[in-house]
Amino acid sequence: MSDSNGSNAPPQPIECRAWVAYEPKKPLKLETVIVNPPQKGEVRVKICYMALCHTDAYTLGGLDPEGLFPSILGHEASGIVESVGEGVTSVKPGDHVIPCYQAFCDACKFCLSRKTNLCGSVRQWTGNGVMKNDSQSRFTVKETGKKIYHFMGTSTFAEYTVVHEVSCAKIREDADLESVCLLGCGVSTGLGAVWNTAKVESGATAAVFGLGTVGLACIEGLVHAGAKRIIGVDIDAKKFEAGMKWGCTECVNPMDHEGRPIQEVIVEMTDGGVDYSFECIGNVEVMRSALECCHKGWGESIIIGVAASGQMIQTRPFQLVTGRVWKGTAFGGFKSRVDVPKLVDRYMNKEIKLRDYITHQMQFEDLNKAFDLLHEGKCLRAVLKAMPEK
Ligand SMILES: NC(=O)c1ccc[n+]([C@@H]2O[C@H](COP(=O)([O-])OP(=O)(O)OC[C@H]3O[C@@H](n4cnc5c(N)ncnc54)[C@H](O)[C@@H]3O)[C@@H](O)[C@H]2O)c1
Ligand SMILES: N[C@@H](CCC(=O)N[C@@H](CSCO)C(=O)NCC(=O)O)C(=O)O
Ligand SMILES: [Zn+2]
Ligand SMILES: [Zn+2]
Repeated sequence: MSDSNGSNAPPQPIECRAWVAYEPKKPLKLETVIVNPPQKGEVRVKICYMALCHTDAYTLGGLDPEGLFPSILGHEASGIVESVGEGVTSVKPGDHVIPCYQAFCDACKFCLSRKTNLCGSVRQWTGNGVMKNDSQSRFTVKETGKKIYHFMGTSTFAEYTVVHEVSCAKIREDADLESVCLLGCGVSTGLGAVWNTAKVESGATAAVFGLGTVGLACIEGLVHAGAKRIIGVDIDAKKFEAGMKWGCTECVNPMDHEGRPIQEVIVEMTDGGVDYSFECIGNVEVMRSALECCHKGWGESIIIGVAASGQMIQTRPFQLVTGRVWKGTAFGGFKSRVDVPKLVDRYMNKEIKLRDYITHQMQFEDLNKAFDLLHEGKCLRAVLKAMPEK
């Protein structure tokens, strides 16, 4: 056990600020919390930058069957290791890291399979808002002594958080932490949906439903893959400018077609349908459209959006019988601790963009304003500065 001062004395509880979600649909409350030291297999991270993903808003909106309250939300961030618990070997105090909600242990049957990036090592505990070692939270509100649940194994809306070592990707220190925080979720997910899940080939046609950060990252991935036609779909025409800038060949608004299902419109535009489609919204009706706009015989539709509790997808089985494929992706199929550092390298080599997704730079205190911007459809990614790097 050691901390960022190089001391071998055991890490002590830290008092810091964190945003607590006490109830669904209510603004977060800024609290002073006690963050307990990392235990065996855990890492305490100083959060330097944090961004909001639509999934944070979804859980705060009470739509997540796994949503627990009170909790500290947030899963897209970057930071510096403050201290580590017993047995931690892959990171040390001072290392730059990206917390990863999708863990990678390199030992469970999922991690050993080339077919998936899901990891089974800590998922049961992260889903219950606690740490694996003692099934407890490391967060307590100073004033009330109330225990606060973790969220997605990351809880990055805090100045300090505790994550499992398997959820902590070490990255190079010359990468700017403000940009690379986006690799903790949205941008990686869109790129990986195209590269890993769909494995889009050069010359393919595609439709991307939802032109937020995840949809735009799909478009970026499609451009890299050499897709020849990329149709952006959004009900907010203001999103088309970004869609075209990122590489769409055209954009369509489902509201502009006199009630005709958008899948019919796309099938007509593309002589039978697209080779690949991506649903980046979380709307089960749109998931159906995204499947049904795919070409008979080979079209594949990838579900990325997270739908509300109780929602179900439907289509005629005939759509699948006739060769369309429905898939989903979590974190774009990337094996987090292995692949996130490589994505950082690709950003540093200017192969992928990150800064263009940052529409708002804000302060830690502005989190509720950032949620408002997200709900109003006014931002791609708002990135908030949490703690200074030095
Ligand atoms: N599977 C994963 O690993 C993963 C990772 C990150 C995000 N997500 C999910 O992906 C989705 C997108 O995330 P985001 O951060 O880009 O969200 P976002 O809110 O920024 O973007 C959503 C876009 O969809 C558009 N839209 C809404 N309803 C529509 C409709 N009926 N038809 C067409 N367009 C519509 C909105 O105008 C907006 O541009 C969310 O559901 C999020 O929870 C999943
Ligand atoms: N908890 C929800 C599902 C939420 C969900 O699907 N999360 C995505 C990541 S969204 C990131 O913005 C995911 O990767 N899920 C896989 C996993 O959580 O292991 C529910 O219970 O329906
Ligand atoms: Zn996310
Ligand atoms: Zn694993």
